[in-house]
Amino acid sequence: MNLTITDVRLTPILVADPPLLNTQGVHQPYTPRLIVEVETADGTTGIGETYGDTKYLELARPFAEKLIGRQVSDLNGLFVVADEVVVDRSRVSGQVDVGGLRGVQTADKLRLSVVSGFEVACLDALGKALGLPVHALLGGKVRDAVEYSAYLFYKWAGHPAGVRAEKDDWGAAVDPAGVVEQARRFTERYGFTSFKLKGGVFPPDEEIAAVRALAEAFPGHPLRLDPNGAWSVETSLKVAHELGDVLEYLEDPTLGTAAMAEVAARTGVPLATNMCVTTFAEIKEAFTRDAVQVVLSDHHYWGGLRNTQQLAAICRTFGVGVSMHSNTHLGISLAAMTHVASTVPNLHHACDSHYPWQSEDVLTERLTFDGGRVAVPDAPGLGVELDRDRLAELHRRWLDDDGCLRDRDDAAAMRVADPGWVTPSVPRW
Ligand SMILES: O=C([O-])C(=O)C[C@H](O)[C@@H](O)C(=O)[O-]
Ligand SMILES: [Mg+2]
Repeated sequence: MNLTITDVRLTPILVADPPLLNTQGVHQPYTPRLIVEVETADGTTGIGETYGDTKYLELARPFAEKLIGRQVSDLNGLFVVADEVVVDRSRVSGQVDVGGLRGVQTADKLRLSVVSGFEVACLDALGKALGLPVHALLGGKVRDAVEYSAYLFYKWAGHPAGVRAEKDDWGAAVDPAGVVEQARRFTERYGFTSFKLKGGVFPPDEEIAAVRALAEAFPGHPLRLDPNGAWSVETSLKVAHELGDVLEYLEDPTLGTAAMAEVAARTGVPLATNMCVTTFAEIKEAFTRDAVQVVLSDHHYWGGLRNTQQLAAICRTFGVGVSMHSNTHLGISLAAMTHVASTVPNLHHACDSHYPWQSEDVLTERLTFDGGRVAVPDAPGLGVELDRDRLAELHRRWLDDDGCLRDRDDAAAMRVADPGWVTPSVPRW
C-alpha cells in the first residue's frame, strides 16, 4: 500500500438552488461548491466538498499543490500546510460572511474551510485503502443512523422572471399556511419529525405566527426559529416569551456573544448558535458568559471531522449541547456530516441539512432520509461514489458562467427582484 498523494483535482461547480429567503436576501439560482479529489500512488482516490467561492478557490489551489508527496494519513499535517497558505487581506472583511451567515470572517476560518474539504477527501481515501468506513477512522460510530431536521425556508415559487434557473416543485411559502404546507411535504418525502424555520425574513410577529401554526399542525414536535441575528435583545426576548412553550431552541436571535448572553440571562428558552461560536477562540467567552446552550457545529468551517469531534468534547465538558449547522451542500458533505455525527455521543438534537433542497448531486446514488434519518454508511471510506459525468456537467456550468454566480451573494440575487435592496443593517427588528 502506497498512500503518498500523487494528484489532487479541484473542480468548482455550480449547483441549482431554489429561491430560499433569508435576512440578507435570496439564494442565487446556482450556488458554487468545490469538489476535491485526492489520488494516491496506488490509485486510491478520496473525495471531499467545501465552499466554492473565489476566496476559497484561491486558497485551495496552492494548498493542493503543497499536498503532493504527503501521506493521506497525515491529517494533522493538513493544518501545518494550511498555515503556509497566504490569505489575501481584502478577503477578510471582519464582517459577517455575506453568503453564509456563519459569523465573522477571519483568515483562519477561510483556511479551515479549505482544510475541511481536503481532510474529508484524505479520510475517504484512507478508509478505502484500509477497508474501513470513515466513522471507524474517527473512533467508531455510537449510532447506526443520524437524525436530521426539516430545514424550512420562506420561499418564492420560482426565481425572478427572466433569470435562468432550474424549476422546483416545492411551491411558494411566504405565510404561515405556506410554511405548514412545506413542512408537510418534508414529512411526507423524508419523514422528518423536527422542524427549523429560517427566519429574519418577515417582521417577527409574522414569524411567530408561522411557528405557532407549525406547533398546531405538528403538536409536540421539536421546533426551532433562526433569524440569523436579525433581532435586538428586546425583540429576541419578546419572541422567546411568546414561543417559549413550543421551541426546542431559538437560534442566533441576536448578533454577538454579549447580546446573546443578555438574552440568555433573561429567558429560559435555550439559545443555539452557528454565528457567535464559530471558532475555538470564541468558545471561552461564550461559555463563561453562558451565552449559548447549544453549539451548531459545521465541519466545513471548523476545519474538518476531527475538529468537530474536538468541539463536541469541549461542549460536553461545559455541559453545552451540540448539533449541526448546514449551508447548501451536496451528498459528499452529507455523508461526511453523517459519519462524524455518528461518532459524537453527546449529539442530542437533530442536525440541520440543506440536502433536500438540492435537486442536483455529483454522486452516482443520492443519500436518502428514512424517518428523517440517514443510515451511517459502513462501506470503506465515505461510502459514496463520484459521478464523473455529472461532475463534468456542473463544472461546465461554472465554466460557462460570466462570473456573476461564482461568488454567492444573496443580496445581489435579491436586487434582481428588488433593485433597491441592500443588506439590512442589524438589528433589523
Ligand atoms: O444560520 C444558519 O443556519 C445558516 O447560516 C444556514 C444557511 O446559510 C441559510 O441561512 C441560508 O443558506 O440561507
Ligand atoms: Mg443558524
